[in-house]
Amino acid sequence: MLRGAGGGGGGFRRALMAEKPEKPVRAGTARRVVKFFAPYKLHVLLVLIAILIISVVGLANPYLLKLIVDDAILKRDMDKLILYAVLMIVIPVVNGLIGVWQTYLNNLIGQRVMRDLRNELYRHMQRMSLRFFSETKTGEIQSRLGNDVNGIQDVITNTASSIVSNITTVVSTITAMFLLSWQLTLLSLALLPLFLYLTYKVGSIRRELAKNTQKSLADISALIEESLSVSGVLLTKTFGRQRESIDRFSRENQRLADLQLRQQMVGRWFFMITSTFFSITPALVYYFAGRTIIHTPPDQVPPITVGGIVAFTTLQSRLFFPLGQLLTVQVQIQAALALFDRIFEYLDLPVEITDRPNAIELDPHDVKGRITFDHVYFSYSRTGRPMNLYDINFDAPPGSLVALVGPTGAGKTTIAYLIARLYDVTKGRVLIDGIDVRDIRLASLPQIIGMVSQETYLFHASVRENLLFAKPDATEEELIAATKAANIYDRITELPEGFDTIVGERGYRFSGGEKQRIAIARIVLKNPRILILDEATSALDTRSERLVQRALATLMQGRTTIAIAHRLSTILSADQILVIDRGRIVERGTHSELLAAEGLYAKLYREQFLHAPKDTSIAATGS
Ligand SMILES: Nc1ncnc2c1ncn2[C@@H]1O[C@H](COP(=O)(O)OP(=O)(O)OP(=O)(O)O)[C@@H](O)[C@H]1O
Repeated sequence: MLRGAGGGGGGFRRALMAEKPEKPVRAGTARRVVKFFAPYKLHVLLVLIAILIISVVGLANPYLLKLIVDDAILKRDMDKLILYAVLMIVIPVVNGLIGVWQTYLNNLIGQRVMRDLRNELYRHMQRMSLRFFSETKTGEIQSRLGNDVNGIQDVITNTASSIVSNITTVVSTITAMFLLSWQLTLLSLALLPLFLYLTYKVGSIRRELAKNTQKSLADISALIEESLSVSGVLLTKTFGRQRESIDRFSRENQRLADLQLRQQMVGRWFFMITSTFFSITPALVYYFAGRTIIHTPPDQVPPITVGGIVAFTTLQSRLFFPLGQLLTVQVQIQAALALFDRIFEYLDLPVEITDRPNAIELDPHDVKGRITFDHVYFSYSRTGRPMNLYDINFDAPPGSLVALVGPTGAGKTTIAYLIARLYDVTKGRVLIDGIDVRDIRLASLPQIIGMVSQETYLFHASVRENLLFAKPDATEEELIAATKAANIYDRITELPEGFDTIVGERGYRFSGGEKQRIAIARIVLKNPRILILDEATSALDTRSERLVQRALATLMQGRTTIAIAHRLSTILSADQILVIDRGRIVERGTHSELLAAEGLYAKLYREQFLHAPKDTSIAATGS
């Protein structure tokens, strides 16, 4: 059976599962992050300039305070008072506007980088081999493309600029403080280490608590899922273990309540520490500066003015928050890099099936369609064990029909996959017109080979778009001819919107047989020289089956067909039947030859094909 995803714990999944959240970030990640920002150099520069302006202009208000006290109020100068007061309004407004512009630029850069990352990831995913998709959970891929990329939005838009902005604020504020009074600056800075130490400590406790709370929440939901599911309840009830389950739940629940309480309290303590520092330092400044002014003889100018003290304490208050935030810089950068790393890891997944350097482009019109398997061995596992195909040899001349039959798991689908180069052989060669498929450009193969699988996949789009997927430039006449050949034209025209009817998951639901016929029409449009056909095992009703069989018979005409056969009609009309068992061709020949040999084929024929609905098989054979 041709299928999209299978089991098999392969290399990709192992590589992806091996990661842990605390895994060290790989070397070179930072450099690659920078590369993604390179196209937006100018924007980044503008953001930096904006941050610089905001920090420096932010210093203006404390200075204006000094001027308003010393030059306007104390000197009773009304004009200056008005001027400074107006400036105290205008400057923050201008700064605010610059801030808005900076946020816009930040988000613009962030969104563009995310867009680029998503595009690059999607492009890379499209190149990955079928093996990758069969070994990776779909959810995992969606999560990388969606959540992980979204996760870095905050990092790009906030972390980077807040780090720069905090640094510039701290540097500019300390410089301004020094300019006002170096003695008072030293006094304030002397208290800083204690503040920083306490903030750091509280920060680590908070992080630890947050981590434990998260874990506890996860434990509780796992517990609920485990014990309150149908099977969980059944198990608990039949073993009479409700008491234990309740105890376990209340223990975990108690732990969560305690943790959350502590988390709240640590936050409150942090607030208390910060407010204490906010009041202690200005008090000290007022005390020492005031004492200096008081002790300065009236005929001398004091080293600091009253306005100077006010300006100084205002500046000082600007310092605490940025400094506190800078303490967590390392954690923030680490978290950001880890996210990028997860994304890069996906981008770095090797592309298994690629064009060889001298791969040739085949003109689909010149292809005759001979398929040859030359001592092909294949294993899904990279280690080569177990081997899934052994020494497969056959030759399908142009236009012939080869039927693959055999018990389930024999390797029929695998043979089909190798023709389309969805996997590469482990040993031997698969040839099309005598050319190794690995020497043909990957882009050429889909033009030569068409696949009809058991599960017809229709996109959530109109019938027309689904058909045009095979040949985007098909004309209306071609669409009609193809759908007529596939016995589905009448059905489509009966629909209220004809070819424009939306189908797929949330659209019009075609029956299984109709879907198969649309898939057949798709291949008719594509008109490949080689057809790989996986006949459906699920029974259709007689009428549907007949329509599908007729469509298939038309489709096979003039093409080399490799059919994973489930229909009697197909094996009866096959030029060659290959009987596959446990990865080997165990018998080959025509129907009558194989029947006469009384081997596996004869057994399968009696068990499976003979019981196929007679009328449909016969009808199809005759058509
Ligand atoms: N992605 C995969 N990874 C590992 N092993 C696989 C994978 N796909 C198939 N196999 C194994 O390869 C063998 C051949 O499978 P294949 O699908 O080719 O059989 P089949 O003859 O088409 O069977 P069916 O008629 O049931 O579809 C089986 O043993 C199967 O378990």
